[in-house]
Amino acid sequence: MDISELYLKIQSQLDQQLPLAVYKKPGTNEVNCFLQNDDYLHEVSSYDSSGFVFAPFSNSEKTVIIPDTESSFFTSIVPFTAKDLKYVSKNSSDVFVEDKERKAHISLVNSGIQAIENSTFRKVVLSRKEQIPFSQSNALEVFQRLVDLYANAFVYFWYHPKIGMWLGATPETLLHIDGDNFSTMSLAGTQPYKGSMDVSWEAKEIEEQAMVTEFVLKELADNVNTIRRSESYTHKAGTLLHLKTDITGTLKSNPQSIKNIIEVLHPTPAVCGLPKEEARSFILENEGYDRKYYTGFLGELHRFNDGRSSSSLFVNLRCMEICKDQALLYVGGGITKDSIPEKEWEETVKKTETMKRVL
Ligand SMILES: C=C(O[C@@H]1C=C(C(=O)O)C=C[C@H]1O)C(=O)O
Repeated sequence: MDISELYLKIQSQLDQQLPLAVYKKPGTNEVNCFLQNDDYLHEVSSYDSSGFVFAPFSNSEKTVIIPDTESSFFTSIVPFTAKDLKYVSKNSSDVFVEDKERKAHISLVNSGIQAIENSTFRKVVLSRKEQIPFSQSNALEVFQRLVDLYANAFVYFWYHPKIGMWLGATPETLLHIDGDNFSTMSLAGTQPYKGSMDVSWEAKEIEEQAMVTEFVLKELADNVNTIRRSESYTHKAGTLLHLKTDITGTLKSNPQSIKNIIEVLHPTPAVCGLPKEEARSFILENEGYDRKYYTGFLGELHRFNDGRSSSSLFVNLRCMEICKDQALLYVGGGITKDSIPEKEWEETVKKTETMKRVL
């Protein structure tokens, strides 16, 4: 199907207020979409169906699926634009953000550092949300701009009339499964891209990323036959750089394993902390707002008749919730004993740029 025809179908789905998930996987130029036939809210618990899953950070919200049996699936090719985002020398101080938000985030980071010093946990990912005036009717255009700008990201537009509207361009894979083969990644540590990939990383970033790798390797051990990890390397995500390690292997053959693996991995210390439960409690008690689907996960789930699965799930980062007349941008960063609160604030401001560029 022609891409303009696909966008017309999506617009008509939106006009009828029916659920949809439109997405482009990293490094491809294929836009896929599920358009649900009615507005029923399908929840997932066992991951034994097929469709597009949208899951929250914590169980305060519902895990929703647009089932393939209840929807039409379309795909189309967009021309490769190969736009490489140039370094824009914009100081974060140029971006207007309320001083109140800055103070609140710095105070949150300070309490995170304090809890680490008291040995409550080793790492916690602390976040905030920022409001930008925006008209919901422009959401599909924003998706098209995200597709144009972020070739290496998982770019998506998700809508359910009973839940809301979300858009994002995430650099982070939660889990790919194809039969017995799986892959995931450990992604953490952030610095602005200034035109070169040849950068050095400080001990704080090396340590916080190593914690994620260590967690993934340890937690997956019981579910895998083999597991391998790459060296960590610098990965570009829009105007930011992260440290990344690829983790691949084979799963033990067990039809239930996708559920086990999701439960083991989500939320990883890349978006929650280490140890997981202590960090999660701190986040829920201290962040002072509901993350909803930010730092949850989303993507395709295919379950075959023989119980085997193939799925591509991504962590919901660099995302925003679209309300009637505003966009809510969600951003955070990993806190360790070496964090400097002012720098952590700046990092969240830089992360908002991924979205601000397309609004
Ligand atoms: C939490 C976010 O990103 C995560 C945290 C990172 C960090 O602490 O450096 C880097 C990449 C992501 O794993 C976010 O983008 O909101």
